Amino acid sequence: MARDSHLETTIGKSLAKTVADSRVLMVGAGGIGCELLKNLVMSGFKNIEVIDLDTIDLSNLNRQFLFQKQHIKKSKAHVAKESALAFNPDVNIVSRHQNIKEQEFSVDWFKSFDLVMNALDNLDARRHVNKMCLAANIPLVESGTAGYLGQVTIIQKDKTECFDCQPKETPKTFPVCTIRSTPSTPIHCIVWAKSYLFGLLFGNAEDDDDETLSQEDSGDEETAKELAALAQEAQALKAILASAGTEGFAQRVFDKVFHTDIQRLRSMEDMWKSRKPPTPLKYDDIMSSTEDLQKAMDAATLESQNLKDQRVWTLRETVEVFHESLLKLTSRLTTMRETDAEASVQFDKDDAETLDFVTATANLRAHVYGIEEKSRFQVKAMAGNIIPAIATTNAIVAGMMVMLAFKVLNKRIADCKTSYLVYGRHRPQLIVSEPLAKPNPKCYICRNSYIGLKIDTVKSTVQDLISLLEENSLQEVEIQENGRVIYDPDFDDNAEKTLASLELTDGKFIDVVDEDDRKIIVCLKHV
Ligand SMILES: Nc1ncnc2c1ncn2[C@@H]1O[C@H](COP(=O)(O)OP(=O)(O)OP(=O)(O)O)[C@@H](O)[C@H]1O
Ligand SMILES: [Zn+2]
Repeated sequence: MARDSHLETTIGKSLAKTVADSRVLMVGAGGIGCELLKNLVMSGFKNIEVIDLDTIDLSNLNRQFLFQKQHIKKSKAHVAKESALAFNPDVNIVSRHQNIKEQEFSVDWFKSFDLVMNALDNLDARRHVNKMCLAANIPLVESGTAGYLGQVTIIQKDKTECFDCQPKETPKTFPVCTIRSTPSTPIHCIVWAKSYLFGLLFGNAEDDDDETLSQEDSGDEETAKELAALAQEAQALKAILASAGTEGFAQRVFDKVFHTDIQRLRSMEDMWKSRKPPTPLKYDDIMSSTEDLQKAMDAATLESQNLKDQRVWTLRETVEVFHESLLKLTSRLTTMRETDAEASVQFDKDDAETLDFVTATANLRAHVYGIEEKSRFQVKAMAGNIIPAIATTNAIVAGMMVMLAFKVLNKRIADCKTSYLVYGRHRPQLIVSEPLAKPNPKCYICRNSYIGLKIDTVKSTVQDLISLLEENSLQEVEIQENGRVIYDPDFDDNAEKTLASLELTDGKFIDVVDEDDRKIIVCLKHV
């Protein structure tokens, strides 16, 4: 076929054959993944497995060009496969609508590939694939983009840095009291609306712990008191929720959150010595004010509904959106709870009602505190932590990934580089490369040995596991799983528990440190 002969001319017959015979796993079929899958089927790869846990959303269509309108709500992996086959039907693609972290994707399964390529968007999944590839000793092409910036590199056990060799920035967190009592910027109000109020109204008790809030300042007495008062207020709000569906419900929630609670905060004089105190709002006052109504009507006639997204709403409009979205979301929750008592509604930037609610409540809070209000469009970007995805960046990165894949399959890892896509008017070049870094000798993830341990995880206890480790000459061990202490010589509460009861099941990794401080990562294999 002409396509194959062109490839042979470009990369040589021998490499073209290696590429055709190789088995490649592609993790993620989103922005980078769509570009990558198209590249792979067009450049000689014949055996590809693609996995993605998600379904197609309207907001993906502008850049994930393997997907079209009729594919919305369908599996990304399956549709990506079908669309890519239209480019080249002569390729064997297996698609999986699953999470790569599922147990069936064991170290042995990873070993069945020659190369893994990550096209992911989150640290957690990247860390997992990194670990699996190290344990299976399979090279991993890692990629990422953020706006105009991009990066591609290769990870190979013992030869290069792994994904975890350098600490990664964790997402920004905010002190609890800034969010709950003393916000000073629009993002504080958005985080409050999205992570606190939304969860309180539409979540369930288990969702109460929020990662975006740090507990670091809960040490002093004042803060502890304030937190206790806030907890009481939250309980009172939950009591109002019991009246959902009755007359005046939205108004009661409004007056509780933006009047009663704010009045209490305002009465804490110490808090406002060096800050401007908040001003409570009342539902009736706003809704009966004709001045605001006139402004809203003027705005509505001047601008189409679409533009409403891009301008800051008047106070009255904001209250109306609050009212409407609150009623819609509570009624959605009531319906969901008819079949599942634990059901909750999650915030999703692409779910119009949840975004309406968060925009309205964030802006009402901003109003209360004299903070700049934001348009729905701006709130969407801030609440979704969105850096706009750029199709061209994804395309360039996916192209570089294939070039790296060729080198890896050609056993030329020494020639591989980490490449960065940089952006800026004064930069002489768009892509800069640097040699691959050596493994960090202190890296806990790649500098340890990996062993597979066969054990009946259902019947065996932690004590049985310890005996097995002792047989493997690991004495006086400490055992952890993902940061959770399972056992150490001073903590033996779990000794008689079965592994399965501690969720130590097939495919799970545990970290074992022995008396000589030897660190070993053990992959459990259920037999
Ligand atoms: N654990 C996982 N297993 C399988 N696929 C995953 C996993 N984690 C993330 N993904 C997939 O990786 C892809 C990353 O693509 P991308 O960064 O374009 O994200 P997106 O969700 O499509 O877009 P956006 O986040 O910008 O709305 C997504 O399709 C996502 O479903
Ligand atoms: Zn490492």
